[in-house]
Amino acid sequence: MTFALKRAEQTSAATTTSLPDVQEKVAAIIADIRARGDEAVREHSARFDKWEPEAFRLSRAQISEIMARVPEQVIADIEFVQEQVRGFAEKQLESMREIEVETLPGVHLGHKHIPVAAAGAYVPGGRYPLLASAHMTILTAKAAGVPRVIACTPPIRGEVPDATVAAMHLAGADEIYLLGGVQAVVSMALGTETIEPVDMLAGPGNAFVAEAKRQLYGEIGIDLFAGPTEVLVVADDSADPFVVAVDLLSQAEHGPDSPAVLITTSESLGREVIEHIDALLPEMPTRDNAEPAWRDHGEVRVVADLDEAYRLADTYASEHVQILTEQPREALEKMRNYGALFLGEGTCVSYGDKVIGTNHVLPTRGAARYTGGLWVGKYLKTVTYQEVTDPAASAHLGEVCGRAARVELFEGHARSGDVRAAKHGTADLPWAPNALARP
Ligand SMILES: NC(=O)c1ccc[n+]([C@@H]2O[C@H](COP(=O)([O-])OP(=O)(O)OC[C@H]3O[C@@H](n4cnc5c(N)ncnc54)[C@H](O)[C@@H]3O)[C@@H](O)[C@H]2O)c1
Ligand SMILES: [Zn+2]
Repeated sequence: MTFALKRAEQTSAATTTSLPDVQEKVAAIIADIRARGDEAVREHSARFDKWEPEAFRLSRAQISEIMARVPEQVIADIEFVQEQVRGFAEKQLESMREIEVETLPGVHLGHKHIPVAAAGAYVPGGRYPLLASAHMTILTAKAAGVPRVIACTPPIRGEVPDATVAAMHLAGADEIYLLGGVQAVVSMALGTETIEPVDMLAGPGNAFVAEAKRQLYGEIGIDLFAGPTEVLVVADDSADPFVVAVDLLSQAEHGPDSPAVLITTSESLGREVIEHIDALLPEMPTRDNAEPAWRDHGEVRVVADLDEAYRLADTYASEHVQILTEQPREALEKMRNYGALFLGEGTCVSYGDKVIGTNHVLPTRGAARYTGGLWVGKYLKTVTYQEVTDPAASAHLGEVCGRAARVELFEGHARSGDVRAAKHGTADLPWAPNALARP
C-alpha cells in the first residue's frame, strides 16, 4: 500500500532549465571559450552576470580590503565551521591506508594515494552567497595535500560577496577569481591566457554549472554530479510535523528546481506537514524559490511500514535523506542510496550544509546510486606499484605470463615473460636469434 497525498506537478526534466536545452547552451559556451579564451570569458560574464572588471582575479590588496569589511562574528563563525570540516576531513584521510604486501615470496604489491597537482573549486553564488561551499571544496583539497587550489565564485547582482571571499581566503585558496557559471568552470578546466588550467574540478552549482562539469569530464577530472539540491524525509508518527515542514522548506529554498519529498508511515502526519507548509510558505522571505520548488517538485507519499519507506527512498537516491523516526539508526542498515543521512531530530540538512563538518557537496539526480559526496579521498589518486625481488618468482611469473599472453594472441607480451623465465630460470627462447638470446 502506497499512495500520494501530494504529487510533483513536473518531473525534473521539465523545469525551466530542462536538460536538453541546458546541454546545448553549455556546449556552445564551452566551444566559444575554447576558441577565443579570455575574450569569450569576458563576454559571457558580461552577458550572464553583468560583470566585467579589469581583472577577474582578486589581488592580495583587494582580498585584504574585503577581509577588513567582514564582521568579526562572521569571521569567527567561518573559522569554527572550517575547524569542523578540516577535523573530519583529516580523520577521513587517516582512514585511507597506504599498503604494501608480499602476495607471493618476493612479489611486492602496493598502493599509495597521490593528491592531484592542481584543483579548481567552484563556489556557487548566483542566488545566495554559498560561502560554506568554500570550506567544502577548497579546505578539503588542502587537507588532501593538493599544492595548487584555485577558486571561482560569481558576483551577486554586481556586488562582491565579501563573506564568500573571506571563506575562500581562510580555506587556503591560492588564487581567487570573481567569475561564475559555465565561464568559470571552463576557464579553470581548460585554462585561458590568464588562468593556468587545473587537473580536476570540484564544487556544486546550478544546472548550467553541473552540466559544464559533466561535459568537461574526461578532459579533466571532476568530483561528481552535484546539481540542484534535493531533500527526502522519512518520518513515522513519532516525528514532529512542524519540524518536518520546516526542514522540507529549508531545502526547497535553494531554487525552483529543488525537489522536497516526504515518505511517511503516518497519513495524519503527512496531512499536517502539508498544512504547515501551506501556512509557512506565503510568509517565507525566500518563497520565490521555495514556492515553485514545493509546487512543482514537492511530494508526500504514504507507505505501509518503514521497510517500504526505505525501499521507496532508495529509488529516489536523494542527495539528502533525513530520518525522523523512533529508531533513526536503523536506516544505516536498511538504506543504500543517498548522498548523506541525517539521523534523528537533533540534526538536519542545514547543519550538514552550514556547520557540522561533513561535506555538503553531494550527488544529485540519482548519482547517489553510484557515488558518495565530495571528500578528501576524491582529491587523491589511488595508484599501484609492484616489484619482484626474487628471481625464481620472476621466472615463474614469466612462464605463466608467456602462456596467458599467447592465449590472448599477444606474442609481444608473451616474450616479455619468456625473457624473464629464461634469464632467471631455465626456459629458452625459441623465437630469439641465438646470438642475442643470452647476453
Ligand atoms: N549538490 C550539492 O552538493 C549542492 C550544494 C549546494 C548548492 N547546490 C546547488 O547549487 C546551486 C547554486 O545555484 P545558483 O544559480 O545560485 O549559483 P551558481 O553559482 O551555481 O550559478 C550562477 C551562475 O549561473 C550562470 N547562469 C545563470 N543563468 C544562466 C543561463 N541562462 N545560461 C548560462 N549560464 C547562466 C551565471 O553565469 C551565474 O554566474 C543551486 O541549484 C543549489 O541547489 C548543490
Ligand atoms: Zn541546503
